[in-house]
Amino acid sequence: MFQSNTFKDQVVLVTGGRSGIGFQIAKDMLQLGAKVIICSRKEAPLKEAAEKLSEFGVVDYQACDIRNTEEIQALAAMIKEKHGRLDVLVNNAGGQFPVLAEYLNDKGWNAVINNNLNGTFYMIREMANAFFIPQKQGNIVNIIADMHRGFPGMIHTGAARAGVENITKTLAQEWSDFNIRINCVAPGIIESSGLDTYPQPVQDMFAEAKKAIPLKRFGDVKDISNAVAFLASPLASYITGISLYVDGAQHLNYDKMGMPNVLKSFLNP
Ligand SMILES: CCCCCCCCCCC/C=C/C(=O)SCCNC(=O)CCNC(=O)[C@H](O)C(C)(C)COP(=O)(O)OP(=O)(O)OC[C@H]1O[C@@H](n2cnc3c(N)ncnc32)[C@H](O)[C@@H]1OP(=O)(O)O
Ligand SMILES: NC(=O)C1=CN([C@@H]2O[C@H](COP(=O)(O)OP(=O)(O)OC[C@H]3O[C@@H](n4cnc5c(N)ncnc54)[C@H](OP(=O)(O)O)[C@@H]3O)[C@@H](O)[C@H]2O)C=CC1
Repeated sequence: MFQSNTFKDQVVLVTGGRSGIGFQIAKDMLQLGAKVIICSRKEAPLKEAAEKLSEFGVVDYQACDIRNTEEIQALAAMIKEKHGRLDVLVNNAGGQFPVLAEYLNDKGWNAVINNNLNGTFYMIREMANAFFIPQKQGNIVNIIADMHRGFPGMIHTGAARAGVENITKTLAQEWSDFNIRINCVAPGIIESSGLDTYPQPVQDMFAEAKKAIPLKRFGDVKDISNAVAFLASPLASYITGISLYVDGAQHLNYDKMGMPNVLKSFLNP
C-alpha cells in the first residue's frame, strides 16, 4: 500500500484518463494526494469522467488529441496557468484494431502508428519542453503493450509500442541530466473498457488465452495503476528506462496461447 501523501501536491497528467485504465490511474493519483488533469479527444465524456473523479480531489480536464501538437501546447498552457508546474506525465491514450498484416492498408497502419507512437512522442516532447526540462525534474510513465515477442494480429501497435519502448530507453539517458525519469508499463490482457471495443471472436479468444496465462487470470485496471504509481513514486527513484510487464507472465508463455491460429480463423476476410 502507498502512503496517502505519496503524490501530495504533485501535478499529474493522465492522457486517455476518461476511461478504463487511465481513469483508474487518475483516481488512484487523486487518492494519493495529487492534482490530476485528464485529456482525451471528446469533451463530453471527459467532463463526465472529471465529475466522477472530483469526488476524490482536484481534477481538471481539457480535450486534446495527442496527435495534434497545437492541442498539446494548449493543454500545457492550461496546466501552466492553473498549476504552474507538471510533475508526472502518464501516456496512457492509445488504441488499435485486430488485423492480419497482409490485409492492413496504409491508412490503417498510419492511424495506429500516428496514435500510439507519434502522439506519445509529441506529448513527451511538449511536456518536457514546457515543464520537465526547465524544472529540472520530471517523471514519465508510458503504457505500452505485451509485444515482447512480436504481436501477431496487431502488427501496427506492436511496432508503435516497441518504438515507445525505445524512446523510453533513449530519453532515460538523454534526459538524465534534467533529473527526468521515464519508464514503461506493459499490460497483458486487462479487464477494462478497452476490451469491449474488440469483436466477439477476439473476446472468445481472450477467454481461451486466459488458460495459458501462467497466473490464470486477466489483469485488473488496479494492477496497472499500482505499477504506474510505483514507477512514478520515490520508491522507484533509481529506476529509469525500463519496461515493467504486468501480465501474469503472459509474455513468457505467448506461444502456448494459441493466438496465431485462432487469429487466422477469423481475421482472414
Ligand atoms: C487479435 C488480437 C491480437 C492478439 C493479442 C492478444 C494479447 C494482447 C491483448 C491486448 C489487448 C489490448 C487491448 C487494448 O489496447 S484495449 C484499448 C483499445 N481501445 C481502442 O483501441 C480504442 C481506440 N481505438 C481507436 O481510436 C482507433 O481504433 C484507432 C486509433 C486505431 C484509429 O482511430 P482514427 O480515428 O485515427 O482512425 P479511423 O477510425 O478513421 O480509422 C483509420 C483507418 O484505420 C483502419 N481501421 C480503423 N479501425 C478499424 C477496424 N476496427 N477494423 C479494421 N480497420 C480499421 C481503416 O483503414 C480506417 O480507415 P477507413 O475508415 O477509411 O476504412
Ligand atoms: N485493456 C488492455 O488489455 C490493454 C490496454 N492497453 C493500452 O492501455 C491504454 C488504455 O487502455 P484501456 O483503458 O483498456 O482502453 P480505452 O479504450 O478505454 O482507453 C483509451 C483511452 O485513450 C483515449 N484516446 C485514444 N486515442 C486518443 C488520442 N488520439 N488523443 C487523446 N486520447 C486518446 C480514449 O479516449 P477518446 O477515444 O475519447 O479520445 C480513451 O480514453 C491504451 O493505450 C491501450 O491500448 C495495452 C495493452 C492491453
